[in-house]
Amino acid sequence: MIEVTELTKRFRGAAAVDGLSFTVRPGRVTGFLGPNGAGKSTTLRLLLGLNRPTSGSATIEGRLFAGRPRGLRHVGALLDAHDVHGGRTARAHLTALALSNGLPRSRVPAVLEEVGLASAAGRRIGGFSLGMRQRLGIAGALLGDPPVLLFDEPVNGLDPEGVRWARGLFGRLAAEGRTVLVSSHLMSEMEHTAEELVVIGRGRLIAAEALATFASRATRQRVRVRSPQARQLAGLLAKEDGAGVVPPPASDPEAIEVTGLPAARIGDLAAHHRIPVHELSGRGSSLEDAFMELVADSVEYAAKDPR
Ligand SMILES: Nc1ncnc2c1ncn2[C@@H]1O[C@H](COP(=O)(O)OP(=O)(O)OP(=O)(O)O)[C@@H](O)[C@H]1O
Repeated sequence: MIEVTELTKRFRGAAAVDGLSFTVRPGRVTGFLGPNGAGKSTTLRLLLGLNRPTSGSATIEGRLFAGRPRGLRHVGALLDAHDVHGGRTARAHLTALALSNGLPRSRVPAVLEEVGLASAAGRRIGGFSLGMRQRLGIAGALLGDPPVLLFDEPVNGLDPEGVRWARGLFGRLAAEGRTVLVSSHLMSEMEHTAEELVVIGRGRLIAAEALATFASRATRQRVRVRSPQARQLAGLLAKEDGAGVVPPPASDPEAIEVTGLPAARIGDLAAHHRIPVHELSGRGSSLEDAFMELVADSVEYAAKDPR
């Protein structure tokens, strides 16, 4: 279990993490989401004791992680896939990590196999693609068979097959009862990976809930209706409980957009009043749209609308 409590980190006065509190439980993959610069990497570094908090605390299994001997047995982390010695082979890199953490050498071929790098074990890391480096970073995180795993943007650079593999791996690690926290700035990466979400923006907590709860709260079903009697139908629909109706615009006098009513109810009402309907189509707003809406105020470098 990971517990972050009133965590704040300032760099030269500017808060990268600002009074952040959340809990990550074992057994489910938790997505750690936020736009660029939201403070995800800083939070992970604070959890690992690589930075000291200005105030508040970040604990893993109830303890501060910093200074734990044989750390890889407790927590596995992939922070930056480039943070490796390019002149070493994958095998030498992992062997050095294993030995410095008191782990048996036999873990090295096991994790190389697990991440699909067995055939590249003897190659120098300097020649690895970003995707291969990510796999190597994941191998390093798995080396100590730890109960807690932290991955910072792990699918960056992986091809579609690699992304699918990584999703399967994270799910399996969580199903084994581990605590798995995976950061990303894209909801589309998380919606097939995570069951729980922690969303931050400008260092502050925006949401912490199950992905399913977020999805049902944040995505609204809209129904598009076309009818030669659109104005009349819009008037009828607007009287329905909970309905939101956008009447036909001048540019398209037959089109109505409805929220809060299922397509079947709209069709039944139109039939009852003998109003012909030429189109009735439901469309959900995507989770990515909902996420963008949620973090809109905390996006640091958003492109401005042209004026
Ligand atoms: N060592 C540092 N010194 C000064 N400022 C820093 C340092 N590390 C991070 N920051 C600042 O803290 C803020 C949060 O950065 P952080 O890398 O944690 O965000 P992030 O959510 O991981 O973003 P990204 O998705 O772009 O990696 C940014 O404004 C960043 O410039």
